Amino acid sequence: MTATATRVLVLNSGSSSLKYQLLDMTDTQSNSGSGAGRLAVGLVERIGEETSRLTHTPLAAGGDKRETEGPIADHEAALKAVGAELAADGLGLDSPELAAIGHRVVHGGLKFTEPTVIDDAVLKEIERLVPVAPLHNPANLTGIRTARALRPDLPQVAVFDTAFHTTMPEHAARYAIDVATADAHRIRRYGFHGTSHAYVSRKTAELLGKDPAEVNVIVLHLGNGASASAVAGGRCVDTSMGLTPLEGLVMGTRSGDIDPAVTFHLKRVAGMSEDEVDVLLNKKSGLVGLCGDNDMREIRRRIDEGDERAALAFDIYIHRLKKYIGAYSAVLGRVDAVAFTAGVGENAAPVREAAVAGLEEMGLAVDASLNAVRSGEPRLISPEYARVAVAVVPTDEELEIAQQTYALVSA
Ligand SMILES: Nc1ncnc2c1ncn2[C@@H]1O[C@H](COP(=O)(O)OP(=O)(O)O)[C@@H](O)[C@H]1O
Ligand SMILES: CC(=O)OP(=O)(O)O
Ligand SMILES: [Mg+2]
Repeated sequence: MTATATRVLVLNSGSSSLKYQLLDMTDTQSNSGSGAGRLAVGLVERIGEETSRLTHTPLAAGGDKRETEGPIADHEAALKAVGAELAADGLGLDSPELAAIGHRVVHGGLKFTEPTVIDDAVLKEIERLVPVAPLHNPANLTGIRTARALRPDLPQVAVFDTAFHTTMPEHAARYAIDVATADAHRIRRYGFHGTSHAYVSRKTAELLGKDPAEVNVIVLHLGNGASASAVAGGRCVDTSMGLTPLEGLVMGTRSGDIDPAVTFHLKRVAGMSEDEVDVLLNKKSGLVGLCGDNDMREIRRRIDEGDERAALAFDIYIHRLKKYIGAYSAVLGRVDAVAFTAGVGENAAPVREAAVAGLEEMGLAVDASLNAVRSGEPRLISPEYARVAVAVVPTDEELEIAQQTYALVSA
């Protein structure tokens, strides 16, 4: 790495999307506090469909948001299109200022507890884990392979969703199944969204003016995928996702917790194949399965129009969320804060209000006017008298990945 190479490109590849940011890790001007300046941000949506859309904002060039619509076949094509957008602003992937490319990798198993420079052996291990993150690891792999082919000279760093959860105690990480079988097949609870849970729990402590080591936080990461975690003194002690990102909360398209016997029943009685059950639980369940929509904005709009299916889907979503708040309060013993984050958590005031409603005896309450404030900043939404702080803390997985990547390659 040369002394002038201070930029990191972060790629967050989802099953049908690619989020990216180009950051300058030494620019303290444009992004106060974080020590990194955003040069460009963007998103490719609906990859693999006819109606793909690339939204690119070249912040460094002071440019406006640009939107391009049209089919983008796969993650390789998506990354090449992103490269072309960056190049149009003089920020191309061939830039000597680029120090590294940081990749979000969803499943790292037990091997990867730290950010890791990617070589052939690391790629192989990420590939081995595809069966336990079938929606995510393949997209992550395509992102890595394409980026490597474009810049073989650059360090490519993997930052794993599972890493933050490796501190979970055995009694939280193990399923109550036969130990020999579990060990032979590495079946245990790994947890995901760890980069977000780590970042948000730290930011929540900051918001309270306390050292993370002193604070117990329940983090509710509610995006399309959703998970809760119990963080005690900066360490994860429990989280709602398990062997795969299917367990736990009700999500946009995933069922979350379910009696495993439902899967036997679907196969034996409903005659479904293994793959059909997989698709049902991962892609046709959760909010979309319950009411046909997975976007919380649309669900709220339908509820406002009196739609009963949407209202029931919302109630099921909230009921599960409440159960996890209760469970993690018990796990932590003392809760200092509950932090809402990701697309739903940051934007959907009715979700925050409903999740906390009726929990006054547990010290939890939301102030209606504070909850209605729209802001990109971390903020408290609980009334002064409440024993537990309730907060909205925007996540920033890309910044966290960039910082971990840069720390590794500039060490
Ligand atoms: N203004 C909003 N009000 C309510 N929900 C929102 C709003 N904006 C986004 N969302 C929700 O956030 C979800 C996307 O969250 P995000 O964290 O970006 O998910 P992912 O990273 O899994 O793609 C959308 O599906 C939608 O349900
Ligand atoms: C792990 C996971 O569910 O990620 P996402 O929310 O990006 O789908
Ligand atoms: Mg996400």
